[in-house]
Order: sequence, then structure tokens, then C-alpha cells
Amino acid sequence: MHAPRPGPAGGDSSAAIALREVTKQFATEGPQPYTALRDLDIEVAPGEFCAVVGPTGCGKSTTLTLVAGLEQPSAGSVRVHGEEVSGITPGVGFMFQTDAILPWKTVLDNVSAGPRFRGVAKRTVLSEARDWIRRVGLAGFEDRYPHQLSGGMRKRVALAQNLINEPRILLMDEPFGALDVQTRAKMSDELLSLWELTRPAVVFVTHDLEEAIALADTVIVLTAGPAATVKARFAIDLPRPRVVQEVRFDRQFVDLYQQIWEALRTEVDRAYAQTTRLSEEAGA
Ligand SMILES: Nc1ncnc2c1ncn2[C@@H]1O[C@H](COP(=O)(O)OP(=O)(O)OP(=O)(O)O)[C@@H](O)[C@H]1O
Repeated sequence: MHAPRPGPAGGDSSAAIALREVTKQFATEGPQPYTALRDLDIEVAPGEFCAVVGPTGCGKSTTLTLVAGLEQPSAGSVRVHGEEVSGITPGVGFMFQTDAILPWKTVLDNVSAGPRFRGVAKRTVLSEARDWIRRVGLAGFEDRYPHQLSGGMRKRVALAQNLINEPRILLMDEPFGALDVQTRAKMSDELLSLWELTRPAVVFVTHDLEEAIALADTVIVLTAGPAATVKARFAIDLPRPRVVQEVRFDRQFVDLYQQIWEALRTEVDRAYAQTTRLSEEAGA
């Protein structure tokens, strides 16, 4: 039995990420702001792999932008390694669904870009970049340009580009969402083995509950918006190393899936009903 763990693990200042009673409002064209998140409490330990699921539009990406320092909370606090976030958070890697690699640079130059920007000597950077390119399985493709690569290969470049900076925190917003099912499973396996190398704390946003359970130590379910918050938190105590395609058939996996889906389904139904109502009102 994997009972949902209530709330975050009780105010530990050694957390990699700690969001406390976070509310985020956005200005609208009307007089009232839109409250995307309210009283959100999330804590992620160093080295923990945390997946966040929730209905569409509930505030998953917004949560990541708060941790990255791209947005400020309207109330509450966002801390990274004990420091209040103000401005872009250092030591944080970010991977989106769309490719963020530079189309005019080769694989080698893309992977080298971060350390070069920080002023690391060129020779050191090139040698490290080649190492990371090899680790992500792209040895021999150093001189290719992004348009000469498949979608999965471009994701590997993006991974190497992030991991070469040895981020203590890696924020991933549906990074494999645009890939076909098989490539996606392969990339998930590769992500897990690369994550083991440097063990950053990961927050991985996904719509895919199977993907969330297969990858994570913890799955957080958010409620439907507006004013989304944490509905439940589940510990995923499946043994590691895991093979994403195989772990899905594990009895324990199926039990976890049923429990988490039970929590998620209500929120997905609520979000769907709201969208349908708003669309009917707009059309009336
Ligand atoms: N800059 C912004 N200005 C106004 N509203 C915003 C802004 N960013 C996000 N929102 C609103 O906040 C809510 C949460 O958005 P967010 O993108 O975080 O949701 P999400 O859970 O990541 O969505 P999805 O699952 O569809 O990717 C949405 O209603 C969105 O329209």
C-alpha cells in the first residue's frame, strides 16, 4: 500500500527546492487578477526526482518558472538550497518541450556554450563537451547541426547542454512530449542513467502518469485551476535502476498507477467541466 504522503516533509531547510504557501496571480484584462496557484507547498530533497502531474492549465509550468526565478510569487516563498529566489536562479538547468538548442551552432558548440559563456578555458570546455556528447550517445555527431539530427538526438544535445553545467537542479517541462512513443521511452531510460551520474534534484512536469511513475521518487498531483494547489504526494518506492518499458508491468507499478490516477482523475474531470462551461458561456 502506498498511501499519499501529506504535504512536504516538514520544513527542512536543507531541501533543494522549497515552495511555501506560494500564490501566483497574473494580471488580466479585467479588474481581477487570475490566481493560477494558491498556497502551494512543495519540497524536493537534494538528488530527489520529483514528477508533477495535474490537469491541463493547472499551473505546472508556472511552478517551474517560479523555481527558475523567471517569475516571482505573488505571496509565499520560493527557496532553492535555502536561498530565497530573486531573479534567475543560478545552478538550475531548464529543459522545455520545444528545442532550446541553437540551430546555427554545431553539436559541439551547442554543448560547449554554457561553460564557454561562464569563461571556462576553451580546451577544457571542448574536452568536457566531447565527454558529455559521448555519454548521451552522440559520439561522431560533434560537427552536425541541429537540422541534421532527429528529434531524439536533439533532445540528447539539450540534455548534454544542461548536464555539462552540472546543475544542482534540473527543471524539465514535458521535455520528451514531442517525441514518438519508442524514442520517448529510450530517452527516459537515458535520462535516468545520466541523472545517476550527477544526481541533480529534478522537477519533471508531464501529462503522462506512466512516465511520471516510471521516472520519479515522488509524484505530486496538483488540483485543477484556478488556485491550484497540491492534492496529494506519492512516494514511488520502485527499486532502481529501472527500465522504463519494463517497470510498467510490475505489480507495484500498476497499484501505484491506480492510486495516483484515482487522485488525478477527479481533477482532470473538474478541469474539463470548467473548460467546457467557459467555452459554452463564450459561445452563448
Ligand atoms: N504570463 C501569464 N499571464 C497570464 N496568465 C498566465 C500566464 N502564464 C500562465 N498563465 C495562466 O496560468 C494558468 C497556469 O498555466 P501553466 O502554463 O502554468 O499551466 P500548465 O499546468 O503548465 O498547463 P499545460 O498542462 O496545458 O501545459 C493557466 O490558466 C494560464 O493561462
